Amino acid sequence: MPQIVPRPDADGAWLAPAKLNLMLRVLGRRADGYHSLQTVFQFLDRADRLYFTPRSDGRVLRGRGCAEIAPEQDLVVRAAMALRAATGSGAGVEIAVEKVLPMGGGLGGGSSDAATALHALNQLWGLGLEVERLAEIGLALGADVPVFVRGQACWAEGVGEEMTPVALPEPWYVVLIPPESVSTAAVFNDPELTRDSLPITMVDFIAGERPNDCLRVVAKRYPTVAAAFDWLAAMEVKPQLTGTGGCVFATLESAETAQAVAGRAPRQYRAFAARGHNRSPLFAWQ
Ligand SMILES: C[C@](O)(CO)[C@H](O)COP(=O)(O)OP(=O)(O)OC[C@H]1O[C@@H](n2ccc(N)nc2=O)[C@H](O)[C@@H]1O
Ligand SMILES: Nc1ncnc2c1ncn2[C@@H]1O[C@H](COP(=O)(O)OP(=O)(O)OP(=O)(O)O)[C@@H](O)[C@H]1O
Repeated sequence: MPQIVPRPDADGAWLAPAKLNLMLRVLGRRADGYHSLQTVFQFLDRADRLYFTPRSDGRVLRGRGCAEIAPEQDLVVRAAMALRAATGSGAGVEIAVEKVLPMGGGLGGGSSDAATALHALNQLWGLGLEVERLAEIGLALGADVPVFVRGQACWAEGVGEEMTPVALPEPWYVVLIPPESVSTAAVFNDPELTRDSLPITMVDFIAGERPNDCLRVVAKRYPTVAAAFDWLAAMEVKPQLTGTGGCVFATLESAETAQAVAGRAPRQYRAFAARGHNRSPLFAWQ
């Protein structure tokens, strides 16, 4: 099957879209501290925008980007360096990151930035790596990077690396961004996190079972996440936590209702409406 190659949009921007975890089950903890999970990923048409300018002096630089992240810590720079290390390339680039997605929001923005950088640089530097090799390089940068590299909605197990593509309904969502950032590591290390859930089946999920085992701990430690839940419930929609939070979302029947709920959300939540996609907008926009 020919590989679908991602491309920049008409303005030269490479999209790094958000994901939602439509459920998250914590089944156990391995000896290395990582947790065995069950989760379902779907993409949103809301994205960071990345710009790549090749450099002839072999330097890897971050241009515009997040002020809170030191350039050498930025996942786009780390992705570029990982790609060079894996291939022996000495090529240079300047990467500008227009950040739209929140950090520590459970929307996977950092992982998505890394995945988009891997795809873009693979092309710009003429490396010719297969998608699966990019996913392997990406896994060392973060558990969620391979999902964004493959760009396919999926059911995931293991520590998140055993993925089965799924074709889900593509509804509209409203997403509330609480004004505090949640540390994934802190949630997974919390002594009160339950780690003994029984696995559910795809049939259970399709029938509407959408648990998130991180919710209790996150709602207890982050009052604004709990308040976002309460606010959505009062709007008579079913609130859910994505990943380890802190973003909270609900499924709506139309763009209009999703936008209406987003428009009424308390200002501190920077709410938005977005559509779910089974194919990542990095691949699908064209
Ligand atoms: C829970 C999810 O958000 C679901 O999308 C992800 O699997 C987390 O992905 P991520 O943020 O890319 O995670 P990483 O940067 O690889 O790991 C952050 C921290 O989360 C914890 N972690 C992550 C994934 C996993 N299966 N078990 C864990 O215990 C580890 O303490 C790790 O140090
Ligand atoms: N380009 C980047 N964008 C966002 N975060 C970055 C970036 N580079 C490094 N980071 C670091 O990675 C951390 C996690 O960022 P990310 O946006 O993936 O979190 P998240 O939305 O909670 O994702 P997840 O669902 O994977 O937990 C940030 O807190 C930040 O310190």
